Amino acid sequence: MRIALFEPEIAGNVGAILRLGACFGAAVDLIEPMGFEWDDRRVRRTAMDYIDHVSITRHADFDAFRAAIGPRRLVLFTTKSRESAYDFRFMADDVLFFGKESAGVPAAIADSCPAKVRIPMRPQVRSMNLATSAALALGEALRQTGTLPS
Ligand SMILES: C[S@@+](CC[C@H](N)C(=O)[O-])C[C@H]1O[C@@H](n2cnc3c(N)ncnc32)[C@H](O)[C@@H]1O
Repeated sequence: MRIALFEPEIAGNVGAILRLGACFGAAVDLIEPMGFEWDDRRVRRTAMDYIDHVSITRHADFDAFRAAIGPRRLVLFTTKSRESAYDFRFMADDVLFFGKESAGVPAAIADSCPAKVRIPMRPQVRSMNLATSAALALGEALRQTGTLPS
């Protein structure tokens, strides 16, 4: 299982997701440009030494990322989907794909994703924090595919 972040803007979110990837054995793809310098100390402050235990790939843009992941299925997490992530059937080599904090992903990129799912929330709120949604998504995808660490 991989986690991919489209043009993340907040260093602390990326650090938290790198730590998540380290804890669960999920590789992390970062699609540039990002809203901060890669050596921003806020990344390491949240990822800490877990950063040494996660596979990280940085991609120049979405097209480079798409070419690099090959035939793996891209599952976009978006509040705009009607399909619940809890009803969706994940596969062990899926790429769990998340949008940027301010705007998600552009419509053309969303349209190119073969699967789009949402994490159900109360109707009076807009969205979850990026790292929080990645944690819930990864936990469910690993649970379904029987690939949670023991
Ligand atoms: C802060 S949200 C972005 C909100 C942005 N205004 C939008 O319209 O997409 C950052 C990312 O977290 C993920 N996310 C947050 N809440 C989610 C939910 N309830 N279901 C699915 N994805 C969610 C999505 O990938 C989203 O692009």
